[in-house]
Amino acid sequence: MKHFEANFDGLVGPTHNYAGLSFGNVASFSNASAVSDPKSAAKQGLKKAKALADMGMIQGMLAPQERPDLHTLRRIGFSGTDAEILNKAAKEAPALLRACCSASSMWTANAATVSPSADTQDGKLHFTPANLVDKLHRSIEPVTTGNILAATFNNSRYFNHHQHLPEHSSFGDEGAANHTRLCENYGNAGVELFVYGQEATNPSAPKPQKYPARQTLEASQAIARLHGLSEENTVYLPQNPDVIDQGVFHNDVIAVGNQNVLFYHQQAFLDTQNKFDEIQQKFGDSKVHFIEVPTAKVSIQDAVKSYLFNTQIITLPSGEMAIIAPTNCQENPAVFAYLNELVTLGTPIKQVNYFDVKQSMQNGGGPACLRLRVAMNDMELAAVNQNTLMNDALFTRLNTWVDKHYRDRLSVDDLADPQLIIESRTALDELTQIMKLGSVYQFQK
Ligand SMILES: NCCC[C@H](NC(=O)CCC(=O)O)C(=O)O
Repeated sequence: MKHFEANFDGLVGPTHNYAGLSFGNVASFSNASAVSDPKSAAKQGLKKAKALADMGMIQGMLAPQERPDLHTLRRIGFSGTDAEILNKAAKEAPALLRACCSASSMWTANAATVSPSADTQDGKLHFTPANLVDKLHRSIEPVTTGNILAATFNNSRYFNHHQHLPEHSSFGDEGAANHTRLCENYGNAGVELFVYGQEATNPSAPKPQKYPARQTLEASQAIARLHGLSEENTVYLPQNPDVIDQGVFHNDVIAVGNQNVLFYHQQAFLDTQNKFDEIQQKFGDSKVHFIEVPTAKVSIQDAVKSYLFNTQIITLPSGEMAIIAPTNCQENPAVFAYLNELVTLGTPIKQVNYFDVKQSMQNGGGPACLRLRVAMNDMELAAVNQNTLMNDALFTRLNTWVDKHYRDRLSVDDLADPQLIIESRTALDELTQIMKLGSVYQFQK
């Protein structure tokens, strides 16, 4: 049996816009009210996904969500026709309308936490959609995320889908952005690493002062229980609250792992040495490469600006590792110098490939935010909805679909345009046919 890691990227939705919705996410705040280009955003994402497929990686796509979210607007008391609802919401509660229009489901690192079958008690692949309760615009994602995951991984013999955690700040859960799996080979049991920003039931534990800690220890523990992970293969690692206060709103802004590599910033964690000893002990006899980037070489500010750690580390079919980085890393002198040096250091990472994902970056989402990792074997892959897997035909089809339905300019004011609902629903309805997803959206029920 073959084992590998697949990446499922979020297809950018037709309402991609800059509404400044994410307090604590520096890019989202600083680009608030900028004009977006949903068409380019979707194409940048597709290009990265296709490039990985062309490198021999297994690459899938996850469908975006229905936005504007009329269902939520109705739930909070707006009534009438769709156009009337938009009109009233735009006048009476513009901030709520903006929250109901975000294309934020594109960042599928926040869609769910995934545990591969090699790690779980029942030998199935487990998915728990993230509840994303810390941000209003993201808290409306999990139900549809669950529908889309179930339509993509649609075989109960191999896949176990859980409901998202209770919608309370004690269980704040941001999915795979705070979860890393280290393993010798993708098919062997690995060490699942859960990074959290605060302990909900222990008020004296460290926590940030300025920005919210979106992930709680209690949420991570609940996921580990649900997925049937063993204590010997699980490590909980506290994030350094000082870096959250400098804009590191998810762990994947400061650390990324793959197989036997953990690439991280010197200031990323608390209690680092003890925790790394625990990781190494649970990992087994072979050595984990802990690649530390010192503050002296890359400051936290440069890491947050360039997204050096929101890179993907992938294992190519040759067995070598490559980093998939945003072009922003090339544009930052300290980070570019570091990456050039990194490939000469004798670590498993041998090359860096740069991609322009600036439309996503301007909202604080880099290459790693755009993908959900699913380590699987060939039988599990055969059980995946094959219409979601990237290849030449799907790439052409999705680009044509984007050209047909997406705008190349969207301002925050355009979100109240009733035509946008029609455009978005027409596009998504067609997409569910292309990807054979069935009826995953409210408007289709
Ligand atoms: N993993 C990357 C997530 C980025 C995402 N940004 C946003 O939602 C910005 C939306 C806006 O401001 O329009 C977030 O902060 O959760």
